[in-house]
Amino acid sequence: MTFEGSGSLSRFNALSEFEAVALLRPLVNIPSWAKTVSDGRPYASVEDVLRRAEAACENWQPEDITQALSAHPRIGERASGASKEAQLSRGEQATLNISQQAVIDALHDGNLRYEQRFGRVFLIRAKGRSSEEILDNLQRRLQNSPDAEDQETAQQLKEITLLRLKEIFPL
Ligand SMILES: NC(=O)NC1=NC(=O)NC1=O
Repeated sequence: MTFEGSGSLSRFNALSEFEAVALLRPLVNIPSWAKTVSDGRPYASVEDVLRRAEAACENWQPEDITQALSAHPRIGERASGASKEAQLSRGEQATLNISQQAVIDALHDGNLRYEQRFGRVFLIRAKGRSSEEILDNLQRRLQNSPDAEDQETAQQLKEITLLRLKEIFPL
């Protein structure tokens, strides 16, 4: 559900807590984040929603990130299933248009190497990035220390989440 036009904020403010959390939960699989954003209502502006949402990302703990990653398919591999998260992932990755089999193979191999090294899926904000750029980031991040990679992963999850939120509230 997205809210078109100026009435979007008032309709969001008017939702029950249950409805607001249900709208926010598919954006990132961290329940406390959806609750924090819902609890901030009524908002005076969409900017206020985004500011609160961004601040709520700063509270994410490593276990939150691990839980959230379970909702993200490997980059370059089509998200299966009918869930809202899968639908969002498909949309974000649709722009990848990875036609070259070589890139698909390189992403697949890089994902596996990344998972062996860091023990979790490689997460990157796909929107606005070419598959080559994603591959470059994957190769670079494979050299990161665990701490540096934890920080980059959290930042990418935040970018994905806030992009998804903006899609609910066309600015
Ligand atoms: N493993 C991933 O990076 N997944 C994703 N990146 C996005 O931008 N959407 C995803 O589902």
